[in-house]
Amino acid sequence: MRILVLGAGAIGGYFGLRLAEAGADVSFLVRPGRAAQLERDGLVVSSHGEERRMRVPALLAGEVNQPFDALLLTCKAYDLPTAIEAIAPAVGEISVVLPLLNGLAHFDVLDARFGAGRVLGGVAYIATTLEPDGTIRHTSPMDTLLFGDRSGRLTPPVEALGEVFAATQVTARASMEITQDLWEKWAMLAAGAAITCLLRGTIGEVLATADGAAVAARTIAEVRAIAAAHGHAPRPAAVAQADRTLGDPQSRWAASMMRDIQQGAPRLEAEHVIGDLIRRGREHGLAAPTLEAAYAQLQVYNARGAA
Ligand SMILES: NC(=O)C1=CN([C@@H]2O[C@H](COP(=O)(O)OP(=O)(O)OC[C@H]3O[C@@H](n4cnc5c(N)ncnc54)[C@H](OP(=O)(O)O)[C@@H]3O)[C@@H](O)[C@H]2O)C=CC1
Ligand SMILES: CC(C)(CO)C(=O)C(=O)O
Repeated sequence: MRILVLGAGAIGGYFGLRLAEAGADVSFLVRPGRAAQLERDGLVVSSHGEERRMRVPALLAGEVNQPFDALLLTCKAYDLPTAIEAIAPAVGEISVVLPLLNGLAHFDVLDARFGAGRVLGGVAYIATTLEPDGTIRHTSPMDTLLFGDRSGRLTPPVEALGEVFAATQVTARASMEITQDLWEKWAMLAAGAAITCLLRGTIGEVLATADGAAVAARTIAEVRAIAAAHGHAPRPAAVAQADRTLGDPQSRWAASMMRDIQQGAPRLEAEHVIGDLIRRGREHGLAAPTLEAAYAQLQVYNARGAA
């Protein structure tokens, strides 16, 4: 199976390197700055004290002239339009596109461009950061990847991807309920991002304040009500997992969007992760005042970055 990873950033570089070290046929589609870093230093992942460095094939947009079997889409949501144009020449009759972005808004755009049958669902439970020097730092204990056909069927491309990932050290699993998985991840992430970005701290720091626990509880309730209204209330295991992550007073965790703020990222996925959820709530007449406050604050951040 020939795999093309769009972006050699935090998650694309991490999962792509794991594929490459397992002997998979994997290439990266990158922009000139990242291409120069890869040419100079190779692809570098630092995971729990262990550094892995590999030379990997890297292409620039315009250099793709044949289809790949699977396209892993790992850009940030705000880069989706250029990323879609870049991968388009690599999408052929039998190709599948596996987006690993948080949220769900990208499916409308991808389905319209490539056809819904070609676009798989993908969920990554991992914490990785692309450092300015090009190193990808993996900081979470987990590196879980779920993928599946959104029809709920176990299709040949999904089986093939399962075989490729089975040879890696990634905790990867084909899912027959990928849309539910996507909603559960989004619900957890959106609540965590709204709480930690709005209150500018880790979960532990938030819960140590006078009203932090109450704000967190309201945020979680708003998110879960929206997911439920769309027929995707988180299942008990997902609720328990999210409650552990978002309710631990000792936690030093913050959502990756908060890590982006701390790194001074020029843009955040505010619209994709929070704004889209608020809009889906409104479709069902649900108010989400805490999410709105977080979203407004993130829009101010984005506007300053753009200025
Ligand atoms: N980081 C994490 O721990 C997790 C992230 N996610 C989600 O995964 C997605 C990706 O996040 P993350 O990996 O952190 O982001 P990064 O910014 O680290 O990586 C994205 C990469 O995509 C590249 N890219 C963007 N547009 C193009 C393009 N047109 N052509 C080629 N390359 C392109 C960027 O290139 P360049 O370097 O040139 O800008 C960048 O290296 C987001 O939706 C995020 O929410 C999900 C789970 C965990
Ligand atoms: C998996 C999780 C919640 C890890 O931090 C994430 O996706 C994020 O923060 O963006």
